Amino acid sequence: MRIRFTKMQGAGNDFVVLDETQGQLGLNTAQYRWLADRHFGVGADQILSVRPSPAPGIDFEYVIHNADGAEVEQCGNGARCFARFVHDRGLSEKPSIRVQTLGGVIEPRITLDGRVTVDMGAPIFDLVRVPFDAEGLTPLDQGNAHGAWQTWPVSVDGVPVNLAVLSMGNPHAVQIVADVDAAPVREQGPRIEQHARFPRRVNAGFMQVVARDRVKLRVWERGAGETLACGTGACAAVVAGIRLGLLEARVDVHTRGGVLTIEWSEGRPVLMTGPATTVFHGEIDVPEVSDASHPDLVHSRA
Ligand SMILES: N[C@H](CCC[C@H](N)C(=O)O)C(=O)O
Repeated sequence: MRIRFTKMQGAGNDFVVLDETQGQLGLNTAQYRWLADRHFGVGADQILSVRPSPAPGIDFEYVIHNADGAEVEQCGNGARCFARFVHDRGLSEKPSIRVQTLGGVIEPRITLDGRVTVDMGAPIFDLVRVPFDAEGLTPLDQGNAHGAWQTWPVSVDGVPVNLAVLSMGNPHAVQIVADVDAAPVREQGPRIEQHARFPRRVNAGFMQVVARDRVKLRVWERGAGETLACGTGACAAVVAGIRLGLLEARVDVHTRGGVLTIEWSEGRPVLMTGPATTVFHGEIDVPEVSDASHPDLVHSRA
């Protein structure tokens, strides 16, 4: 099947964007995985589909598949690229659009300086909705001026790792590290991602607090591995840092792919601002692969 796509990136988190406003392509999990593969296909961290929405007050549906082919609830860097894609293709004249994902409704808008600000909705702290299984764990109370909050000493390969657990529509587990560059992201990240206490797996964040308005962050993403930036991961990390009394309400998050600005205070939605860039447009023949025909389509990450 020959398809047109647009390659985009937001702070180095990269995407294949598909315009499905005139009809769905009907791709299967293996074909999403093939498209995302950096050797067999185009190569991307996620595949984003732009679809019309029948719901009143909602402009588009935004469907997200990780590089491993699984559909997920939310993608922050992708939301900025979604807005840029919709604007540049003239799919909407509105300055800000309301977009439905599996994880909720978000509202991106293009700012005067060409970046994109997204209302990412409110963080979710209910552990059942993350989901996170805290059975048998004794939380660490982190009471401070912002009120009480708890982190969780989750055993990773027999070592307790102190995780802040929350959802931005998708699940996140954030830990504070002294030095992100020395953090065991590639060793410990997959262990946390696939930990039994996260029934739907989880994105594992490693945050170094540089100042009350500045952090460095690396994220081992669920279904994609370490990415150069993770938008929802930046949101989750800043919310956790504010709740732990370490950060103020507006924080610059320095990722390996660029800087995201996150704003949040209790009871409010999280606002994320950052870049969104079109890299190139292309066409590609997607093979008739399926999980049955190509179980070994290895998701090869560089
Ligand atoms: N890996 C994430 C989806 C993409 C999130 C990330 N690319 C972002 O910018 O938020 C998950 O499985 O929940």
